[in-house]
Amino acid sequence: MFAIIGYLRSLFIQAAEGDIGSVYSYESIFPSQNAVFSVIASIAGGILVSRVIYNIYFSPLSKYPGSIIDKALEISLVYRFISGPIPLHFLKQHQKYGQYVRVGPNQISIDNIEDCKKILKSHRFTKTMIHNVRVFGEQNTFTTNDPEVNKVRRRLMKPAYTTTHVAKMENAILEAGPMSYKRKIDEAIQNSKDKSSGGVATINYIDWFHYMAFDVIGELAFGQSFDMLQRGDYMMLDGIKAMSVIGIFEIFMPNLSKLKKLVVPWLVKDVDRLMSFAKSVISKRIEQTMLNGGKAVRQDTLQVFIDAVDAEAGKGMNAKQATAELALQLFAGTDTASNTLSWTMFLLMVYPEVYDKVCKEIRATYPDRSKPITYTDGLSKLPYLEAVLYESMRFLPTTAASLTRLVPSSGVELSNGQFLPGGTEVFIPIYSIQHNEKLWKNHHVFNPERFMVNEFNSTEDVETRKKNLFAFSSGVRICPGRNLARCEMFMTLANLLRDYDFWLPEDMPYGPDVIEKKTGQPKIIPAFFGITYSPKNPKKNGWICVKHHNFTSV
Ligand code: HEM
Repeated sequence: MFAIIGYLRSLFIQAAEGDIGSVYSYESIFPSQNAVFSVIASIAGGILVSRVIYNIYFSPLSKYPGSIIDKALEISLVYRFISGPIPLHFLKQHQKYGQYVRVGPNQISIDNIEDCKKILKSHRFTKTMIHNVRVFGEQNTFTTNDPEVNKVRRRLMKPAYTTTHVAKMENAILEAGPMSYKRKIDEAIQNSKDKSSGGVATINYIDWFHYMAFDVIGELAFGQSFDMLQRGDYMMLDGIKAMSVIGIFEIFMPNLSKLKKLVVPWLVKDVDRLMSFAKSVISKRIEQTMLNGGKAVRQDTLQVFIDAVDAEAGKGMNAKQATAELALQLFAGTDTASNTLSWTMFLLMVYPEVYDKVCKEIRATYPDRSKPITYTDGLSKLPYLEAVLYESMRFLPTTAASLTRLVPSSGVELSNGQFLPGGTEVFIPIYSIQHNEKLWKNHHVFNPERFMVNEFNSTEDVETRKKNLFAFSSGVRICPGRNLARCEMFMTLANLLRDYDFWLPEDMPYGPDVIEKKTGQPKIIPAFFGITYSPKNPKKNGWICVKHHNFTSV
């Protein structure tokens, strides 16, 4: 119909332009180039308009509320992703439209704990968005949407993530993490021109947490610290940045990704360099193990991967797959932990009452600063520190993005009785869930007391709240590295907060008294949302003053 209208329109334009006498001429029977273009444009326009009308009024999802533009066009969702932090957009949408919001023609965002748990609990709801991303040359545990591949890989790597294994690695984490961070602070204080109060240094804590997280993963998964914290930088960052860009490219333009060598050759080169480094690390360790009579030279994550490669044919990973999994460790285990540490430190700076309370708890429990605080010993003795970490991961989850899943062909019934047909893409909006006022009273306030058992909260309340956090996801694809991340973050904060005093520099546009009008709460560094949700512009916003804590004053 639209094509016919387009053709008639082209004839009309010719006539209106004075060509009326030639209606039966050659040009009118074989339309000009202009007219052919007009016909094509009309067909395309027709298809688009009918699709928009279908999406808004006739789709099985049309009963779900949402903005008209999001319901109508897929491109709107892409625009939301690139135009600003999408977690905040989803929060606003849920506050306006309720628990179930149509955020795209085929996408429903669900801010309902029970439904989200039900969806994440089953492999029947496969991953979307990042499926087929082969940025590491192979699919890996994180990107695969094949439940069988995921189950096998998780089983093979499980020994690297258990509490027992993490406890064994505690000293290595401590040394590559907080102890190294402390050495770096001490050096900065020693070199500082400000000699007041025994020396004051101004450091970029965000960059340093970032480097430290790489060193920890280097120590565990690559058998050596990358020494990024001490060096201040490392070429490996280029590889990781290149992986992020290519990853996004592969998500949104999977068909064009084959052309990446032509379009972004320098990024492909950076990724290749990182992959050959990972490959060489694996072959070196295999060689060392063989020289050691087949016995493990070191019980770390890398060794678990090597053993998985050695597993019986058909059950283990081949070297290419193990390399991809190793590279994934860098990707999944660095930015996530370092951003969480950065947000936590920042929050402590703008909520001084929380900072004082947590420092008091740590210093009173561990007054001997010559002994490092470990996770195995500290976890049960420092409940407020644990609560601070939980609340920070609720308030500013670095994985604020929505997890996405595909509804299986049988569809799913939601807890409100409504039905989602098979093929619908479901969004689990972590940030919105963790800022849902019905679940988290005064959600806009950073308040670790939510996770403390006291006269207001029973043990059961606190346990339920912990289970209602989605920062590490939930269900069958819950983050397997969570024990490791918790151990690293806990030990870092415990040791730094005990041994030093921190405060924001005076010229920083943030502080306990810099209040956001809308919330009445301290202003937060704007977030940058790439793969993770991180404090924007660390080169400008990442500064903090530090000095040795004077223990005689406590
Ligand atoms: C604070 C730190 C961390 C946070 C907040 C975090 C969060 C998450 C989340 C939300 C997922 C699910 C993603 C999805 O379903 O799309 C995930 C998956 C994953 N994480 Fe973490 N993570 C952290 C640290 C780590 C560490 C240290 C490692 C390992 C060294 C790790 C390894 C993984 C892997 C392999 C997956 C894929 C699991 C699967 O799909 O089956 N993570 N993480």
